[in-house]
Amino acid sequence: MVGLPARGKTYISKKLTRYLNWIGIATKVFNVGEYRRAATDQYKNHDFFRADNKEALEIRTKCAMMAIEDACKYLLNGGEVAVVDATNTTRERRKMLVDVFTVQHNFKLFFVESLCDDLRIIEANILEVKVCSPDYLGVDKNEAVKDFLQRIEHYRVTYESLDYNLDNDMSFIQIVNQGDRFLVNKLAGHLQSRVVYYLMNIHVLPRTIYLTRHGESEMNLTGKIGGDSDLSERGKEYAEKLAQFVVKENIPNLKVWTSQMKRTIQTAVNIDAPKEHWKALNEIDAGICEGMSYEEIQEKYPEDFAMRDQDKFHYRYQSGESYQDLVARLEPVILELERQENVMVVCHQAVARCLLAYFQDKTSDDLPYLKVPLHTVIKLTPVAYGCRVEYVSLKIDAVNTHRERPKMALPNGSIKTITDTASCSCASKN
Ligand SMILES: O=P(O)(O)OC[C@H]1O[C@@](CO)(OP(=O)(O)O)[C@@H](O)[C@@H]1O
Repeated sequence: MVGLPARGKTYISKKLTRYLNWIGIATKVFNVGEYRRAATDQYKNHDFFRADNKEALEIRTKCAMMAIEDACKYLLNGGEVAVVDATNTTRERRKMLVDVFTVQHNFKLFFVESLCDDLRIIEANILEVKVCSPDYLGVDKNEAVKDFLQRIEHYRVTYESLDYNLDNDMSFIQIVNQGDRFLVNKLAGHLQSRVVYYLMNIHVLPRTIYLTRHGESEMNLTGKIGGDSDLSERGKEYAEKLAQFVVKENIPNLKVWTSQMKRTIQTAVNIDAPKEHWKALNEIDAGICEGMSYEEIQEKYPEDFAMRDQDKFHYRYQSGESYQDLVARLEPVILELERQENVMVVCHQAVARCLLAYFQDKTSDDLPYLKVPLHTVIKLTPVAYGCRVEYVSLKIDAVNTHRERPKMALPNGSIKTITDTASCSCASKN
């Protein structure tokens, strides 16, 4: 990252990291501010950030180096992308990154610079995240804002923005005023273009995403998975209640997206808003197991059933899909959701889990077990660096279609959930 303080670098770092992890690229943020706070508490006064404060500059450079070294260790041990969240505002500091990442290790280096001269955006950022940062613990809000503005001025003295004449050999993107304008230089490779595409599609306008499954279906009643059945009587009741809920929420410019399956289309039918029916939102394809109950699958395909329990995220139904496939299928939906404002997504259990995992930053191990009860609206509202999640039950009974993560017995008689198996075997191997 490159940019003056309060330019949304941490926001971009966290959001990009969440996205890359969700699409299966192991990514981690290394925030130099955290190293600095661990090293000293002199930062409590803005003088610490003065360009002529030699002693402090030495500490800050040392902290940056520690973060860079940890980032390298991460990349050498299986990590795929390390995001160095720091100001990196001078050419000298950026040379340090080039020397370690490119010259020493031959990693690809991509700079993301956030430029912003809109005072309203900067002040909103300071008020939203900076005054509550650990840097200002116990400090009066107005004092914190004043101090932070001075800190920015100290950085401005030596700030050297990326420049396509002077830094022509470097790969970078400059984001101006949170996406008003972009400049991309020397894009190197597929991953960088995915990052650029993502960064060009996100926005920071306030909005809410409403996520719900379809109302209870005829097949839910019989415990059978997949298929394309109609809603049950209670499911139809949910469709009515859902439309009333939307009216009560009074959501500006709401758009409704459903899958192309009858149960989601019927669920949204009473809602007075423009609708789109996405094939990408269709439920996980259970292949040869479509239309069967879990008991039937266990009886007819015991090996498949056990394999799915062992690794539900990666298990692919014969002639069907895995949760991993589903995430890939849903990537365009996430990108489009990022571009939109208020949207209600009416989808299915597995699909809703994938979308929820993106917004809640859940691991692929937890993703297939996220709880998405029927007849419940999940409200997702972006806040600071994350997302507020509220479950609103519309209070209509429905069957429970959630299968808990299976437990497995250990030799000593205790019980472990299967998620712990990998770490158990690793520990004994080492
Ligand atoms: O991955 P699991 O836990 O099996 O959940 C997915 C299943 O949920 C179901 C219901 O059991 O989804 P939905 O009714 O929401 O369309 C099945 O169609 C689907 O195969």
